[in-house]
Amino acid sequence: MEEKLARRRRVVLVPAPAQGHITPMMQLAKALHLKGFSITVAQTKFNYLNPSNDLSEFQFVTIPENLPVSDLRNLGPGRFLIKLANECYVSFKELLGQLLANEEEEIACVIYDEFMYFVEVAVKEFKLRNVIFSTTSATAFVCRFVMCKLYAKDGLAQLKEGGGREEELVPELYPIRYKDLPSSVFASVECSVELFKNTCYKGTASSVIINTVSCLEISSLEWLRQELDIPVYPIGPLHMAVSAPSTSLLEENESCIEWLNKQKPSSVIYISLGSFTMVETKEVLEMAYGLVSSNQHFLWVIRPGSINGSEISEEELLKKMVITDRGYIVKWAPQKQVLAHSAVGAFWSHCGWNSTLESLGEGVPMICRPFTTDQKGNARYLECVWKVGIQVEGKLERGAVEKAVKRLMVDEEGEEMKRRALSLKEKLKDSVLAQGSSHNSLDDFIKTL
Ligand SMILES: O=c1ccn([C@@H]2O[C@H](COP(=O)(O)OP(=O)(O)O[C@H]3O[C@H](CO)[C@@H](O)[C@H](O)[C@H]3O)[C@@H](O)[C@H]2O)c(=O)[nH]1
Repeated sequence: MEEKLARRRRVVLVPAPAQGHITPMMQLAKALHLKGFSITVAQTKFNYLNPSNDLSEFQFVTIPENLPVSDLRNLGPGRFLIKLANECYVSFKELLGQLLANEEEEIACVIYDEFMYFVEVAVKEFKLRNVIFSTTSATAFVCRFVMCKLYAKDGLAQLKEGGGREEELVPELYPIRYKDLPSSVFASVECSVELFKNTCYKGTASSVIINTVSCLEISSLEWLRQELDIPVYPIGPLHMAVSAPSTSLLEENESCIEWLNKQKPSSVIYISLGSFTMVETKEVLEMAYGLVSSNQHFLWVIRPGSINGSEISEEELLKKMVITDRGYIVKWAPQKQVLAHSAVGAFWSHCGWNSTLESLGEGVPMICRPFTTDQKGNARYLECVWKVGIQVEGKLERGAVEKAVKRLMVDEEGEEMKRRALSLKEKLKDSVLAQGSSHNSLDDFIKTL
C-alpha cells in the first residue's frame, strides 16, 4: 500500500449540497488525506462550502450548472436533487475529463454522496472506481430500498391517507412502522420513491461506505450487504474518527459556551433542529411554554428563517419567549462543543443522523421530535432499540413538552437512559480506535484503492 500511496493518488469527493451531508464528507476527506491521498472536492454553487485556510490542502472545483438559486428553496430537497442530477450528468463528466487530463496524478476513486447519483453515470464512462457514501444510517438506506419495493407492489397503500395502517410495523423491519419510512414532508411519496430508486441503484459502484458503526446497526448492515452484493464499510462516527476543521455554513455563536460554563453539570437541555427543519410559530411557543414550566435550563438554536407563519421577526419572538433567565438562544451553535459540555444533560433534536451520532458520541440522551425522511427511523431506533431517547409524537403541546423534559432531566427513567447513553459512548469511542470495528473498516476500504 505504501508504494501505491507514494504515487500521490487523488480521491475526488462529491458531497450533496446540504450541511448535514457536507460535514461528514469533509470528515471523510480529512481521514483519506491523513492516509496520504490528495483530495478534490467537487461541489455546485448551492450551499457552497468556502474553503477556509484549514481546508487549503484540498482542491475545490465547481460543477457547472444553470439552475436558478431559488430552486433549492422552492422545490424542496427531493425535487431539487432530481433536477440537480438531470442538470449535472453531462457537466460532471466534462469536469471529470478535465481532472483526468492532469497526468501527474492518478484518480484512485470517486466517492459520491448517495444523493449525487449522477456521478456514477459519468464515472462509468471513464472506467474509474466509484464508491457510494451514505451520510444517513444503514437503517435509512434499508428503509429507502423497502419503500421502493413496497411502492412497486401496491403503491405503498399503508401510507395512503385515511387507511389507518401507518401505525403498523413494517414486516422484518422492527421497530420501523409504515409512518417511520423516510417519506418527506416536502414531496409526494411518488417523488421520494423516484429519488430513492436512484440512490439505491448501485450501478458500477465498487463499494458503499456508511457513516455508521457496526454495534449500532448490525442487522441493517447485513441486510444491505446481501441486497447490494458489494462490500459495505461502516466507518463512523466520522466526527470521532478524525479531527476535521469546522465546515459550518453558518457562523457559530461561541457565547453559548460561556453561558454553559456558568451552569451546573447535566442541568441544561440543548435544543437544535439541524440545518433545514422548519417549525410553525405555534409549535415554537408550545415548546417555549413547556420548557419554562419544566423548570429546566435550556440552550436553544433558532436558525434565522426557520419559523413558519411568524409575522414578527425571530428577534421579537425570541424576546417574547425568554421570560426567564433559564434560557439562552443562539442562531447557530458550535454543536459538537455544546454536546461535549458537562452542563448539557439532554438534547432535544430532530434526529438528523449527524446530530444523532454526535449525541451518542457524547453519551447525551435525547428527546426526539423528527421532522422528515430518515429522522423518523432514527428517532425510533433511539427510543426502541438503543433506548436512549424519548419520542414526542403527535401535535406538540406544552404539557407533552414539559413531561418529556422532566422524564429525561429529572426522573429515574432519565438516569437509566443516561447510563445507557454513556455505555454506548464508550462503544463508539472504541470503534474508532486502533483495532476498533470502524477503524478496521476504513483500513479495509483503503486497501481496495
Ligand atoms: O446550531 C447548530 C446546529 C447544527 N449544527 C451541525 O449541523 C449538522 C446537522 O446535521 P444533522 O443533524 O444530520 O441534520 P440536518 O442538517 O437536518 O441533516 C440532513 O442530513 C442528514 C445526513 O444525511 C440527515 O440525517 C437529515 O435528515 C437531513 O436533514 C450537525 O453536524 C450539527 O453539529 C451546528 O453545528 N450548529
